Amino acid sequence: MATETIPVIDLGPYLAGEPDALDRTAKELRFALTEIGFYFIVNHGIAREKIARMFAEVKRFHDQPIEKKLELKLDQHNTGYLPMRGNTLRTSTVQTGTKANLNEAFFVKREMAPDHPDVLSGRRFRGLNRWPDLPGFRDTVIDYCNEMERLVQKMVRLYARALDLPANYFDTAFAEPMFSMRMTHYPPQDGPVDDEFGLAPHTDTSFLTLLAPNEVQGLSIRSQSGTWIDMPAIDNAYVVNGGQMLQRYTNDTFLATPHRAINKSGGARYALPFFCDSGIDWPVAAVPTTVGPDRPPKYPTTWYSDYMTWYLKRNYDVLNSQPQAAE
Ligand SMILES: O=C(O)CCC(=O)C(=O)O
Ligand SMILES: [Fe+2]
Repeated sequence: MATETIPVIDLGPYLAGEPDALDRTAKELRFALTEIGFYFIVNHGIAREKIARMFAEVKRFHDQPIEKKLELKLDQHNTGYLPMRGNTLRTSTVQTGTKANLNEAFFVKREMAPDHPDVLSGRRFRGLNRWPDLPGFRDTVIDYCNEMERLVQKMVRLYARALDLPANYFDTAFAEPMFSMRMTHYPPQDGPVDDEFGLAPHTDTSFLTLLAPNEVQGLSIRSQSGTWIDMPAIDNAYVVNGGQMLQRYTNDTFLATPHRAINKSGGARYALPFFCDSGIDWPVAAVPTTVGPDRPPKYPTTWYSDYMTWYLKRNYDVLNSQPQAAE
């Protein structure tokens, strides 16, 4: 039965290592991802101050003069600054022909060593982060990404059990996950004027997205019955959802639920989604418990780089208007 209620999953007992908590929590997760595609997590172990510090940094970044931000304009690794109206979602199955998004964002990926072979060879999505000239910014963001990464590594065990796989099934795949930390600024808007959104209806590409608790609302999700539901505000709860990679891994057992953002708060709104995927060399293919003689894989096997290259080419005007760097 379709439900319009967003589940709240308490990670406390599982993270504390309580007996039976793994399977009990995994069952809740399965329900959330098969029925709704979005859930909240509480008792996630991320300190409030760290989240608050990140919100201060995203504001600080976007408060800089535009020339400063443009010095860090988005590169072929999809790191750096995406200017206002810099992307239009074209691959969306949810909405066609929308205007460019009314937001600007700064993207950070894993901090790589300058002499890492992938950096030296210019491998796509394995480049160096570009940092603004703001004291303390880099340390705060790297520390936060580390926290997110560790949380994801614990959460994928719940995903494995939710798919009737051994708990450690995804451990190797997520030993060094790919991630993208998006630091978004939405200016205020009155509402969808001629299909203009802060972020138009879309599904994420990720295996999972962890969206930091936000005091300014603006996110809505499209329920299975097709109605748009405003995400309720729950104090200190992360919003978690799955994307296209999760659909592929689960042969569509788990949902990638469409969502959108509109900032009607009257002031600035900031958002901090952390998009996380398996390691770059891990094949993205349906896990064994989601395929069978009567249930062939719906998608051909792909890899992070191939998929993201296709996706970004279609959706980021800012990348297409400049020469594409060689792989
Ligand atoms: O602004 C939000 O709350 C959601 C952002 C989002 O869905 C995204 O960046 O993919
Ligand atoms: Fe999203």
